[in-house]
Amino acid sequence: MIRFENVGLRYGMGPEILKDVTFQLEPQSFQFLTGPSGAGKTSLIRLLFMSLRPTRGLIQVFGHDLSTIDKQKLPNLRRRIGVVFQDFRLLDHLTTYENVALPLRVAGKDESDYRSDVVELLKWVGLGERMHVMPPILSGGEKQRAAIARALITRPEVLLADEPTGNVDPPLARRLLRLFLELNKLGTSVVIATHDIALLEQVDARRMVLADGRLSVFE
Ligand SMILES: Nc1ncnc2c1ncn2[C@@H]1O[C@H](COP(=O)(O)OP(=O)(O)OP(=O)(O)O)[C@@H](O)[C@H]1O
Repeated sequence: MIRFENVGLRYGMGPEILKDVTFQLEPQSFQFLTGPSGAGKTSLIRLLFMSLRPTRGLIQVFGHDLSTIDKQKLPNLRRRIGVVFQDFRLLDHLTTYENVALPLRVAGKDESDYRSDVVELLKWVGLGERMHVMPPILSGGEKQRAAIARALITRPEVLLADEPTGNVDPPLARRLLRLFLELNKLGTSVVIATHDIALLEQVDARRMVLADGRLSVFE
């Protein structure tokens, strides 16, 4: 569903931080993206989400070649990909419920059609009791789960999560991992960028390892 071929990336005139990155994301697959700090995990997530353009190489997303695609089609492709950013990006003036519902509101959906879905998802991530609270009052782990719920509300085909257990204690990290595995069983392809070794050791999943700008894939 997503294909990278010899992708290279540099910021401005800086060094090339991703070199000849080649891989495919298969439907319903589960993989970790790992590598040392600064290796380029976040940059690769941004390329996958199409919020960054490569300096060279081919990227195909759902069959569309990004170098030739009509820019107006990008929002529709992005809607098929859910992303959880490292810094959550929740809106502080909206409640947890409103934050999670936002992608649907923006897409012009009627609240009466989605209210129960949002409530159900918030319960699924363990935020049923916190849905009317504003993000500044949420704990780090609660914010994380709100961001995950917001990424999932549109039922994306791919979920990208950048260090999703970076702000939580080990029991909650395991719970979030179970949530991602459950989501994967329901059919979503999942990419988790992390350098949390404990997390990696819990699942025998595909590993995409970045080092010195190059990607190695271990099935
Ligand atoms: N907007 C930017 N402009 C210039 N350089 C950048 C930019 N974003 C990232 N970089 C550089 O690209 C390299 C890779 O950064 P990136 O954040 O992708 O790595 P990472 O593996 O996600 O790191 P971490 O695990 O610490 O989050 C780093 O050297 C970083 O300084």
